[in-house]
Amino acid sequence: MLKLERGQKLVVATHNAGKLREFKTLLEPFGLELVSAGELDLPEPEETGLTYEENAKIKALAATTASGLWALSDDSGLSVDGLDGDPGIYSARWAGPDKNFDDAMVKVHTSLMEKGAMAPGQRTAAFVAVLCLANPAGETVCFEGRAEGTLVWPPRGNQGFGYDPMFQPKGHMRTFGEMSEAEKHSWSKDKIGLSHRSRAFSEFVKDCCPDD
Ligand SMILES: O=P(O)(O)OP(=O)(O)OP(=O)(O)OC[C@H]1O[C@@H](n2cnc3c(O)ncnc32)[C@H](O)[C@@H]1O
Ligand SMILES: [Mg+2]
Repeated sequence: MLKLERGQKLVVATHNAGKLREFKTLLEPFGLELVSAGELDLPEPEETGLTYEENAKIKALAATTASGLWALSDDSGLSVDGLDGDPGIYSARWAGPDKNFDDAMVKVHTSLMEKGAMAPGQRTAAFVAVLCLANPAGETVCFEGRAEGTLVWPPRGNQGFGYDPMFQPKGHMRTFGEMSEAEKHSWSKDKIGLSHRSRAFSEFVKDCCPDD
């Protein structure tokens, strides 16, 4: 098992500002020195994998190879039941190369309408995140987290990032876009979190983070 040490320098292997912000919050209590792939100007690898885990490994290994530091990556996405699991691993590029997340959310909504999936029960979805920790020797370990929920339309809230404004987690009346980061994670060492990322993070912490 790969284990980080207190004070160790770790690359957060993402070029997504929203994820980076969340990782900084989640990792803060563990006394690690964090640097992002963007700050180190690391190249963004091509995500050629066919699963979240394959892509998470590609990103973590690319960052550790380019920097010589341990790296933590995240591959994630939104899997919509009424769209047979799409956009899934293609969530970042689903709407097209020059499109933003407003366009991507519209595409999810219109695709569901075309399929006639309008009732709340037909609009179930899950966010999935796979984290991968890699060391410079090329060893890797991955952790998966899922958050179940329903898609709402129109989108609500301007917090979070990506598809957050259209995702209402199960058992809640507000979307991730209407929640603060702390609520979206609802994470503590003794309690399972709410978001996919914080749920994967719990497993990562148990196995890989320094005890405090
Ligand atoms: O690969 P990196 O550099 O980490 O950044 P990315 O944005 O390309 O990330 P992914 O390849 O993992 O694609 C996942 C997409 O799913 C979206 N997504 C993932 N987690 C999310 C979350 O917590 N809230 C909203 N959208 C999320 C996100 O915006 C991404 O565009
Ligand atoms: Mg990506």
